[in-house]
Amino acid sequence: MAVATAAAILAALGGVLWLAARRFVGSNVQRLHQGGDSGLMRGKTVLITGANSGLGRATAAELLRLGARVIMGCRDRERAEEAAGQLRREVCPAGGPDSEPNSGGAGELVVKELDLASLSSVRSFCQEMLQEEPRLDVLINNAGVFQCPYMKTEDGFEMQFGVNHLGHFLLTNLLLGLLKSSAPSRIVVVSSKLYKYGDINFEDLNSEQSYNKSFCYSRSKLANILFTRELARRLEGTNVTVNVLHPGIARTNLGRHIHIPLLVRPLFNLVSWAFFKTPEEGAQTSIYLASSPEVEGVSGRYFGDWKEEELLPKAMDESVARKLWDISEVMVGILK
Ligand SMILES: NC(=O)C1=CN([C@@H]2O[C@H](COP(=O)(O)OP(=O)(O)OC[C@H]3O[C@@H](n4cnc5c(N)ncnc54)[C@H](OP(=O)(O)O)[C@@H]3O)[C@@H](O)[C@H]2O)C=CC1
Ligand SMILES: CC1=C(/C=C/C(C)=C/C=C/C(C)=C/C=O)C(C)(C)CCC1
Repeated sequence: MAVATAAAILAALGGVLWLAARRFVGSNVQRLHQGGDSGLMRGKTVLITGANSGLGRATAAELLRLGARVIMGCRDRERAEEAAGQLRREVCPAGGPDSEPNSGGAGELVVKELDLASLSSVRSFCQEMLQEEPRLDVLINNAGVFQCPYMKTEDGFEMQFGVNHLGHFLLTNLLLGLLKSSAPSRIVVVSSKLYKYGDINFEDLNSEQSYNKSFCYSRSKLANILFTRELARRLEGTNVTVNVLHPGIARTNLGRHIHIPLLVRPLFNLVSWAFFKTPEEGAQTSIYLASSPEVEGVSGRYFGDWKEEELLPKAMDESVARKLWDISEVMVGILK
């Protein structure tokens, strides 16, 4: 009995050590900017949606470090101010909690309220942006909802399609003038490899006939890609580029709607800790597309781990992309 218990303890310890080794030694994702590029983004204004958590927060930290003025577009001011305070302390540890992190060459952080599940919030946010910001060099459409139960946005859209696609669609359209007048400028769209399991079923975009949370997430991420490709076509010759990426699987708050029984939660935590990317690793392709001189002038492409990747034909279908654009214009009320 004692031997069996000892063997079980040893096996468990061995497993934990193996996972830890894999986490610390096995990570093959390097950081794009290893400290030599500070100031690369100085003078540039970057807007990141959903910057208080996960990949958005990690993207904000790095672009702040590189000298950018980072606007955090977040739905909850309290959560956003808390994240901003932490970021200021992380990026400029010498400064006090209320100081701006500019002493070490870092940029500045600004919090603005933006709820992508409300078209009126998107409109007021953009009005404030146009009044207060003389330029916008990079827009990062990062915020997202993953596999939530059936819910509707303030305007009656299915939540995942409404936030991940339509909210960002309106936001981008209302900020296009500012992006054009700040050119060369960039738009970065955070999608997911899971787009592969989605389809744009134009007959039921609000999933009123049937709702499958995985399918709806995938559809919203396919919409992100079709939107990027159609926008790239419309922006030809303007010096405003738009590219889309998948970050890989990263350990963030995205899985908040996945129900895991309390007893097995530690196991899931361990597995995600061992095998998922950290938010910093997951953010590297967003940072790359937002800041690297390598992608200057590149538009309409799909990236993962800093490299261009191929898309399935359904994500390159120009007629579906145009139809989605036209319907989205009607849904958000910007049809001229
Ligand atoms: N993590 C991963 O493995 C993967 C992530 N992605 C994509 O990466 C992006 C970032 O997600 P990630 O960092 O992982 O997840 P998090 O849940 O950590 O971050 C999502 C962010 O989006 C914000 N958000 C959600 N709803 C709204 C809304 N209505 N208005 C404004 N902001 C909103 C959240 O705000 P709040 O904190 O207030 O809820 C949060 O700041 C998403 O687009 C996601 O689809 C793609 C593939 C894999
Ligand atoms: C991190 C984490 C979880 C898992 C999250 C997952 C699995 C997210 C997957 C996101 C994907 C694949 C998005 C693609 O676009 C749990 C198990 C909920 C709880 C423990 C912490």
